[in-house]
Amino acid sequence: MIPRPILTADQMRAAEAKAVAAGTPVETLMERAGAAAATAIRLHAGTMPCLILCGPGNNGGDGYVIARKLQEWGMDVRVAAVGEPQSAAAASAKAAWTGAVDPISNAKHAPLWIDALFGTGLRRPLDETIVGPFLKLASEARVRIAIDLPSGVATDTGQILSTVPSFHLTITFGSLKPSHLLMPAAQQMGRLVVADIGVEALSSVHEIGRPSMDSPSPLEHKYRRGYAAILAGDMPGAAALSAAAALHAGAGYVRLIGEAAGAFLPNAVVRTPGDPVEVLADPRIGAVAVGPGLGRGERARHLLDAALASNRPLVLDADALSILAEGKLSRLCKATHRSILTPHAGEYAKLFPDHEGSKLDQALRAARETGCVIVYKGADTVVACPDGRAAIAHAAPAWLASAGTGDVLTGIIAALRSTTTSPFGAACAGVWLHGRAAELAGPALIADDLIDQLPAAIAECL
Ligand SMILES: NC(=O)C1=CN([C@@H]2O[C@H](COP(=O)(O)OP(=O)(O)OC[C@H]3O[C@@H](n4cnc5c(N)ncnc54)[C@H](O)[C@@H]3O)[C@@H](O)[C@H]2O)[C@@H](O)CC1
Ligand SMILES: [K+]
Repeated sequence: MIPRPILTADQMRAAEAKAVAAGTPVETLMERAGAAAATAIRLHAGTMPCLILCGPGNNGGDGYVIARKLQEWGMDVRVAAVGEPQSAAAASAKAAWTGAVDPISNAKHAPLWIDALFGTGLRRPLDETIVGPFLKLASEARVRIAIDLPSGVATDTGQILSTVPSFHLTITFGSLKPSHLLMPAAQQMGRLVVADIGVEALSSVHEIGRPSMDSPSPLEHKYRRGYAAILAGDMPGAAALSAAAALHAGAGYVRLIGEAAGAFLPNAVVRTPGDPVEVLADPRIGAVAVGPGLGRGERARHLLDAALASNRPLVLDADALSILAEGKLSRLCKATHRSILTPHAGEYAKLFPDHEGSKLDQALRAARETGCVIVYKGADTVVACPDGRAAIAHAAPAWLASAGTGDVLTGIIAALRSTTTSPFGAACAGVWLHGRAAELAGPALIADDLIDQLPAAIAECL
């Protein structure tokens, strides 16, 4: 699957301007957007009576086109508006709508409710006079569909500027926008449809889609299939989860270095008690994971130092991040291989206390500053690379918020990193496999269940 691009409001406007400069008038783009949305609405919701709320900008213009299309198809359509059209394209879309237009304060509810008030041009929270009827009409509808974005959502940051109801479907144009995937806005979107309107959407930011993976060739041997070393510290159960996950994520050889909780460890994991320095000198090691259950004492620091000195590709998580946050982050910039850092929000705040802005902007900044691939975890995990590429995951099941699931992700990414020269690709693929394993594991999952589901998740990628 080719991951779809994500464009900010400004980037989308620039792409639209380019299409217009190349000879496609805005009116044509709006006509395409409205027609595509009308088709998606009918496919999703059928032909029930509908109310379309139209705003003053081109999002409202799309709404008038949708109204005309649905009416042409015989549907019972009503339109209510906030203000008069402010652009020529929206004005001509309104002029082509032959039905009545009520003020929003007078609008009568309908079972199908379509929000074409504001899209990428929203500048501030909706006025109180609009929010009241907007939410009331939403609550009275059976199906709620947003055009481009739910009104009240900031396009680029995932912020909700004023109260937004939850939608069943969001139909966007040309490309995804950051808020379709960034929380908290993302959870209001419902299903996402991206309609092609003939605007070329190019971006260095993409959604995280299903990766394409290869079965091992008959000529491979276990070391070439990926040799991942996991360092175990004070809480060996966490490192054991990483090690088992690395094996089930396809590594050919996994060595757990340090004392480990044997009871829950697959026999296939090679256990090496004692000091890691000598073992890590093995040039066959493709990736070293350190952090899960590491602790923060003297031994933990020694293990982390050994990992940093090993000059192997690193995956750094949990306690390793907390130790690095004590002013040691610059050590990573000197590493031969690009390291992967996997902080959750708490660890991120310790590592980068002065970062502000959207999660996407922050992760990109962290990647630039450290020279590392950043996996900024959460319901809306963002992966960012120092070269400016980034990717955002679709919301993973909230059941993932439980002990040990991060340790599993670290092991998966270490396994994938051990066979590739692309830490960014390994991180994105790892995040996808982790989320998919959670879906397959179902409600009330525990971290160990994810490991059991990894082979099935991988099977979908072959
Ligand atoms: N990007 C593209 O290629 C295309 C975009 N189209 C549509 O155009 C939309 C963007 O159009 P616009 O830039 O006109 O933006 P919007 O339609 O989102 O709204 C902008 C208008 O709303 C006003 N406004 C902003 N925030 C407000 C608030 N809180 N309360 C009251 N008024 C407010 C602004 O002053 C402006 O008049 C997209 O979301 C999409 O739906 C489509 O028409 C087709 C092509
Ligand atoms: K909208």
